[in-house]
Amino acid sequence: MDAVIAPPPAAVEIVALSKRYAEGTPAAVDQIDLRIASGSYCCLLGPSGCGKSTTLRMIAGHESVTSGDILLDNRNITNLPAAARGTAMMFQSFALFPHLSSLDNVAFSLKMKGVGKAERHQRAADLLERVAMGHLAERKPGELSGGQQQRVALARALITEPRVLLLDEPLSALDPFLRIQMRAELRRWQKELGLTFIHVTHSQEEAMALADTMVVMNHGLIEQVGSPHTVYNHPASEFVARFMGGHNVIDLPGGDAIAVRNDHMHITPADNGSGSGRLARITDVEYQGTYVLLGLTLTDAAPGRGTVSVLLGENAFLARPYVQGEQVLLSWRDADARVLGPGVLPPGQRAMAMPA
Ligand SMILES: Nc1ncnc2c1ncn2[C@@H]1O[C@H](COP(=O)(O)OP(=O)(O)OP(=O)(O)O)[C@@H](O)[C@H]1O
Repeated sequence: MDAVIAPPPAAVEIVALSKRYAEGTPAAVDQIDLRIASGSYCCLLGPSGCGKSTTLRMIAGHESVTSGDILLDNRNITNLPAAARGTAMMFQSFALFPHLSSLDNVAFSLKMKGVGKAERHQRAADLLERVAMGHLAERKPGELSGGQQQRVALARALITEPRVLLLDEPLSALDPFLRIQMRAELRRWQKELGLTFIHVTHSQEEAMALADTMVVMNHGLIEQVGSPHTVYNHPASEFVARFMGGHNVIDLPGGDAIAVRNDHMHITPADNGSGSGRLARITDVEYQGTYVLLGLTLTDAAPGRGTVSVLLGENAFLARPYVQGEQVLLSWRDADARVLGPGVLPPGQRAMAMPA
């Protein structure tokens, strides 16, 4: 392994990085700061248009930077050409050349660098072996499954001996079953190779399964950075709580909003005259196998703010089946309620929001 991947992983630092595609349009990435630890798996996550791919492309050198800096182990790479950065990119559709064999696809960038045929084929064959594709080295991409194409794409990215591997939605071209399988492989490869991976995805589930560090983006800004456990259990803002899913956002009488996981909600029938809690009416009952998901509307919530859900274990539901239209009381432990912050402000508004 060490014979194939020699360079140590690198830390990536992003300082006040911005991208504005055209004058007068909102910034696609707006003065973001981020430090990604060397050898870690980082997922950039967020809804469509939040700026995650733009950020990745700027790190790769495929997109110019409007302002700010990108550092790889303290070396400023902001204005270096892509090939001189120590990064390599693996694309969504793998971008393999259809007319070339797997071996030639992997060896391609060495050919461009003028490396002789015997050496480049040897190095490409070693890497294909590494990703368990040695026996299919002569096949063209069209003769390979999606998962096999992904392994060839990985080998092709690794042949330049990058210190940071950049992955742009690498699993989105795969069917759901294969996606979960290849997700586990990506994680294993990252650990084995010991490289820094920066992976863009719009899937919370994918990011939680893969990341050491999740970076949740919204409108060109970073809303929250943390481990999957931290981000899921301590969402910083309403945006993060809603985007991560599995949470209810509930307005409290004092004006605060809290997030409570839907499996941490307590539900009791409203008609037995004893319990306490917020009155709600059941709108949906969805059987999911291990769980039953109840959809509800809080009776006293402001318009558009009353939708909540409760995830009940199958046994708990069978012990007391709830039905659509039923009135219930909802409650939660204080320890399970996370007070939500206002979310991150655009840089231009931050100074104005500072207390005098
Ligand atoms: N080449 C471009 N020219 C002009 N605007 C662009 C260009 N590429 C992206 N944008 C805009 O920049 C913003 C961020 O786009 P970006 O592709 O980085 O988002 P994303 O989070 O990766 O979205 P997706 O998941 O849909 O790929 C969007 O508003 C998008 O329309």
